[in-house]
Amino acid sequence: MKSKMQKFSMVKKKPAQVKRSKNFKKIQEKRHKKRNTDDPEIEALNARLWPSFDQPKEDIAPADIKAFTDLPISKKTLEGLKANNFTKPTDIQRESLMFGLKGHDILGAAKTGSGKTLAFLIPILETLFKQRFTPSFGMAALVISPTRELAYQSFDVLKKIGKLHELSFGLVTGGMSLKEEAKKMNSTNVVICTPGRLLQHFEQTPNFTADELKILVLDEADKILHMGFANTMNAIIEALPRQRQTLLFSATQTKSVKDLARLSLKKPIYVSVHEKAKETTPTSLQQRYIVCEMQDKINTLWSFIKSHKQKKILAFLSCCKQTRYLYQVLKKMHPGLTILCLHGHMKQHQRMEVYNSFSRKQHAVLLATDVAARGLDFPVVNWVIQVDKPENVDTYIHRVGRTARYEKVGEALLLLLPSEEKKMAEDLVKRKIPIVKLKVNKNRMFDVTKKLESLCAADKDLKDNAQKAFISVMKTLYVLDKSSFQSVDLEAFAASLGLVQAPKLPFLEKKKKSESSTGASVTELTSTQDDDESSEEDDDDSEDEKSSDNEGDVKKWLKNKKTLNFGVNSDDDDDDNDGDIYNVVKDVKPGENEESTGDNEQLALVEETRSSKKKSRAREKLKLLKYTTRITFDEEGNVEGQESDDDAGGLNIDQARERMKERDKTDKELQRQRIKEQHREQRLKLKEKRRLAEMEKRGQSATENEVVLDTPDESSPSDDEKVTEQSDNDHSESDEENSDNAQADETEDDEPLPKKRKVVANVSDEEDIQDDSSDDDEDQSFDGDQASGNESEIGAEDIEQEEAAVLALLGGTR
Ligand SMILES: Nc1ncnc2c1ncn2[C@@H]1O[C@H](COP(=O)(O)OP(=O)(O)OP(=O)(O)O)[C@@H](O)[C@H]1O
Repeated sequence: MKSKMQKFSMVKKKPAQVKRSKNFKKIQEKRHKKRNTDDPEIEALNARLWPSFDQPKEDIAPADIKAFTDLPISKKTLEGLKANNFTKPTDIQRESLMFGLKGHDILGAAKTGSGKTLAFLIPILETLFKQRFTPSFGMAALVISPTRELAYQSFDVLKKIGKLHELSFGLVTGGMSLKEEAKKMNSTNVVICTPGRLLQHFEQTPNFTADELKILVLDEADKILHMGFANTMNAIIEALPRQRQTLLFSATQTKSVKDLARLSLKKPIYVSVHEKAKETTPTSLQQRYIVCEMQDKINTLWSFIKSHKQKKILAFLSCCKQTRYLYQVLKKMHPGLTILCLHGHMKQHQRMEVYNSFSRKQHAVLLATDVAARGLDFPVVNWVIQVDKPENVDTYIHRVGRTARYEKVGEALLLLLPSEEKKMAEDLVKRKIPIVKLKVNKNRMFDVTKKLESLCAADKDLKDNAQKAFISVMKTLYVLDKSSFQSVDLEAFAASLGLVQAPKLPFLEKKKKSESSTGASVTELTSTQDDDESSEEDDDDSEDEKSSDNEGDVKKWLKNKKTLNFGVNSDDDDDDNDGDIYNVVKDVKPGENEESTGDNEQLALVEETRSSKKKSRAREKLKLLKYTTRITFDEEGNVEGQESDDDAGGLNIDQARERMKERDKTDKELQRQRIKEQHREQRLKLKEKRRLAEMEKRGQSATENEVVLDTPDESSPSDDEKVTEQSDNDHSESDEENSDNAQADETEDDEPLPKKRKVVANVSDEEDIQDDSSDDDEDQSFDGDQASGNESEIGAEDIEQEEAAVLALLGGTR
């Protein structure tokens, strides 16, 4: 079954209709007159870019561009760059800037964290400066980003480096009311936006046109041109003038002719600085994977976090509900560092707060969906851990790219189910991604299952969220990889989430039902997006990925698949080397032979010193006393000691389990009653049908009796409802799942729903922002505990200031 979102995106969007006022032409003419004055600096810059026929001059070679000052860039931009410590260009900047400044269309590809943002922002500033744009001219450059956070980030950089120009910049992501934004749209020179919101302005903001547009930039171009954004982008492109410069940048650039045709690129120049590099990912990034059953993932994540308390960690999960649930429980278990979460069901202001908070923190864990996978430049992330496999290698590259950015080192850990290992490892090798397999030392793993069980037993909402997480994770897996789905031990996975038994999977029930009613398998679940941002439905491995297929490497890699005991540098300065939980098993660097670097050396990924354990035991006892009476956790306390294998957080687990079973029993009883009721209604309907048929046979009018009985559509539960009621959850479950679908669909990081927005926009300014979630408990995703976490580096004042700054930024123009 397709999500609402996808159904919507199937409908071809009309080109945006631009609203113009009567005196629009006059305004345009006035603007043009203003620009016809000479400026010696501009003339000199142009002369360096386009030497005259009588004084021919070679372009400056990229290798000779040692500093930004070697390029024909205006004083204002150079000063803006210098003020932000940008003096020497990076490779992609060196290779692409001359083309960008000359007005060429560019397809730019370079590794994550290599400085692509400046490679498109500098040409924007320069073009607008040289053409003497001022705010009254309106939009002259457009940067389209796939997520709000990324748009915000680029906007921030633009403001900093473009500070001295007399240009206006605007962030248009749905973060404020449409009306407020609309007031500023016509006096904004550079618009940085998400696709949905931009389309909405084209359709609804009077006089907002792209007639003056000189540059279009698609940041993360491959993402924007594909899947959920496709129709919105087509509508936007229709509204743009064909005479423009187009810049496309991504670490996984598209070369698809179809994409390029849509954009009407003119002789685009392909600038790929790392195409010939040995590795696709940054060389300063160490990548590892472990094979892990579904039911062991939470324990692994917890063990990892507990042994990396002095690190900044970004953990990727497959769906919002799982992210939310893990955030809620991990926070309650006090790992000893701040836990944050970021996903598409959060309200806009929460997302920005989390973004800023994680940017500022030195040590924290951010649990996130793929909304954080692309482009975000959080300072000094030490680890990226992918708890769930990414849907393809491109997503893998972007996720791990959140660490090891611009001259920094970083580490990445990928958790794979046994059924996922072979294909994923092969795919990574094909794409020149070096990764090392690690073996889990199970003796050193912490088991938090009982703790989770006790938390769920004590809090019905938490239990409900655990059930939703279970269903959501399984649905995602089902859509992405059916064989892995089948290999999951459902009961064990449910238990690992703290559930006494595995909830039913409504999507499977629906599928079975439709199969049995039609006699064939007609209902294919095509969406993983029950609750997430991404709406990608096809395997988006790009063409360059296919062409880089290297069977030789794969075979060599497979041959190397044997256990080794060689070392990799110990990752953590804060980790001791006794009692590791992971050992290196193999090195799968493509094309390289394994190389032993010493016996018995082990990788200290996760560890805990014995002394610290001893110290914490006394504290633990004290806490256990507390927990036996009430399930609350000491906000300030360091609870290092709690994670001993048999620790249940001080609760009487047997009692808790009994309570949970009792509750389940009541739930079931309710369900049974509902099902009974349904059956009764169905019998009645059947009877009525037969009666009507009988009457028709006898020549009586069927309509005579219609008023007596409700029509089936109105009175009986829909298929959806029936399935829900047979599930282990209460009746609201399915409704919520469905409404969650709708919420996911509404996020602007995804295919937007302008129709719906139109309505929302008219309602109220505030509602306009909060299009993401109706889950009130989502508000918890940024609560006091987060903002002033155990090691909070920012005070409340800082947060307030930051918030004010964010709001000011969202305000747009300056
Ligand atoms: N010339 C430069 N000198 C110093 N630092 C730079 C320079 N260019 C970019 N950086 C820094 O490098 C980091 C990465 O830059 P940026 O975010 O533009 O990378 P990216 O290539 O767009 O990454 P991704 O593919 O993940 O989006 C940023 O922190 C940025 O400030």
